[in-house]
Formats: sequence, C-alpha cells, structure tokens
Amino acid sequence: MSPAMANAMTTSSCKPSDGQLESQLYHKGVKQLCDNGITKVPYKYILPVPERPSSISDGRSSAKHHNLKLPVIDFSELKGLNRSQAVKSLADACEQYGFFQLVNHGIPMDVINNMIDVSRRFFELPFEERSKYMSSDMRAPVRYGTSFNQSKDKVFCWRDFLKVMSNSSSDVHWPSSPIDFRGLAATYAKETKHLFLMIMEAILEGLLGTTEEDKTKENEVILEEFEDGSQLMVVNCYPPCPEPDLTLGMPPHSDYGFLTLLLQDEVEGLQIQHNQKWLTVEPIPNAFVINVGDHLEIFSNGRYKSVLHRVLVNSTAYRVSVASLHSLSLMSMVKPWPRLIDEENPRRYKDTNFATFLEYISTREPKHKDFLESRKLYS
Ligand SMILES: O=C(O)CCC(=O)C(=O)O
Ligand SMILES: [Fe+2]
Repeated sequence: MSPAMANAMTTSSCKPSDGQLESQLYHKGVKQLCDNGITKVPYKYILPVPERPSSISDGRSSAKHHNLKLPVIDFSELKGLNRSQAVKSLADACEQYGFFQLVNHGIPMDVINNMIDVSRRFFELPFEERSKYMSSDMRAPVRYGTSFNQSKDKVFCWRDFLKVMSNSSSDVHWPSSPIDFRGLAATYAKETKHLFLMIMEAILEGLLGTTEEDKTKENEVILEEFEDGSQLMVVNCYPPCPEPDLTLGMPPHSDYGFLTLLLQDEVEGLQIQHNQKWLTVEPIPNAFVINVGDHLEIFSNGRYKSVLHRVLVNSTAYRVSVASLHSLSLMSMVKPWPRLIDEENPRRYKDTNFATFLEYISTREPKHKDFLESRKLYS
C-alpha cells in the first residue's frame, strides 16, 4: 500500500469506510503503519475522550509531566551487612508503591545494552521476517503481534510486541533473526531469572520472616518452585506517533505474574497509578523497574497489590522496553499463602493458575485489573 493511500484512509476525524482492507493493515502493527508514512492517527487507535492520556474526566487527575521518584532499592545492600534493612525497604516499597527501581543489580552492562540493541534490530527487520511469528494462539511459545490483545481490543494501542515464553520443562523458541538474537536474549533471560530468584528470596524474607527454622525451610520450598517456574519475555516497540494525545502505547493494566523486571531505554513513557494520579516513571540508566504482579497480590493475600500502569507514546522517539514476567510453572496453583491467612486477614482470593488467566483474557477485552477482581472472594 502506498503512503498516500495509507494516509487517505486514516484521518483522525472520520470513521473509515473500507473495513476489511484497514483491518488487514492494522493487524500488521504500528511499525508497519509508520513505515507507510502515516501522518495522522487512524480511527482504530483513537481512544474515547475519558481514556486519553490527558483526560481528567474519569475523576483521576492526569499528570503527564509529573514525574515520580519511585523507591530505589540498592541490590548490593541485600548482600551485605545491611541485608535486614534492605529487606525492610523492599517490603515497604512493595506495600506502599507496588513498584520500585533496582540499581546495582549485578547484571553486566553489556548484557543489558545488547538486549536493547538486538530488540531494536528485531523490529527493524522486514515485516515478512517479523510476521513469521504472528499467531493468534495465546499459548504459542513465541508470538509476534500488535496492540494489547489484538483479537479482542475495540481500540488498538500503539505498540508492537514479541513474546517468548520459557518454562523449565521445554526448550525456548527464540526467533532465528537477527542472527545473534538467540544468544543475546538467552543470556539476558538467564541473568534476569537469577536476579528474580534473589529478589524473590528477599521478598519472601520480608513477608514470611526468617528467624525460625521452619519458616526458612518454607521459603526454600517456595523458591525451589520458582526455579522451575515460568518466564515470559515481552519485547515492546512503540514507534513515534503523529498524534500521541489520542492514543496509548499500552492501556491501563496490571501484570499477571509475581514480579515483572522491566528494562526501559532512555525514552520515558511508563506511567503508574499512584494515589489516583498517573505519574511518569523516570528512566534511571542501567536500572530495572520492578513491579508486583497479580500472583504476588494473591500469594500475599492482598498485603502487596499489583499496580495499574500504562504507556504513553510520543511524536519523535522510538521507545523499546523488555519486560520479563516471572511466576510459578504454568500448571501450578497460585493461592494465598496459608500463614498469611488468619482471623484478622481472612482469605481474600480464589486459587488461580495460568490456564484460568488465558481462558479469561481470550474471552473478553482485558481491562484494568479485571482478571484479579474476578479472583477476589469479596471486595
Ligand atoms: O513499556 C513499558 O514501559 C511497560 C511495558 C508493560 O507494562 C508490559 O510489557 O507489561
Ligand atoms: Fe505491564
């Protein structure tokens, strides 16, 4: 399709006429739209006014330019004499924000830079190469796609993605190009998994304690389960958008796992909802943004809450991020941990597993924290 045609059919003010042709174009993703030279946001991506980035009409005041200094956890302190203080800071960050930045995490800088670099190069591949991995099967071990849930989204969002699922029981299916993707991403995945295990160990220490021997054993049993757990790597690409106030890179959502380790490049865009306000997370070079997911909310019986976040786009810069979502193995049940349930804190959530989650999101348009809400025993 010529750039002129792409533009002609995509004015932001009127509804398109040729639905089928357009739909084919949108399903190829926003990178492809941009390569076609689009200068206006197509109708398909235009959010209703209350859901737009600068809207205040949903009662939550928006603070597009209001940056948030998230708690910063220094990972090296978890290894030293100050461990108990660092564990406490981590527990406070999880309880008060559900999000924190992690510095001095020990993953070599070249592993991180290579992952961002090869991710950018993946999205620069010709569409035919990227589209080899397109699939509507949510269980596909490697999946290329666009928007949030492209088979269900009424309004599309300005994001293309590559998702790679690894489960200890199966081989990981990395894309075969760029030629160095497999090696660089496998190293990155191994390093982030190791980091996740160490953070989770400290989080369990904060939640369940360590002083009595049986509690320590309990933590070890849980950690062993995490070693065989699932890891989903999501590589996100947000091309520059001609009218960034009309759409979002990702709509408000929470992540399904225990923790997400997010690597963002230097371009800001991630916002979290804190005290009813949308606040932009300032990128810190070489840091991870880490957030509590739905499974940790369930496991902690609601002490730690998964947090709504969304992504803004902008008109000038490409943004790439790599999210690594960690949980138990796909068949395991996640449930409120028995020792965190008592008379004062009765069980708040139903048991859940990955299959329930997939079933839920494949039957409706996923929004906000709807899945988690569906697991609550009472509100
Ligand atoms: O790109 C980002 O900053 C956030 C990505 C995200 O929320 C996700 O992949 O779940
Ligand atoms: Fe997310």
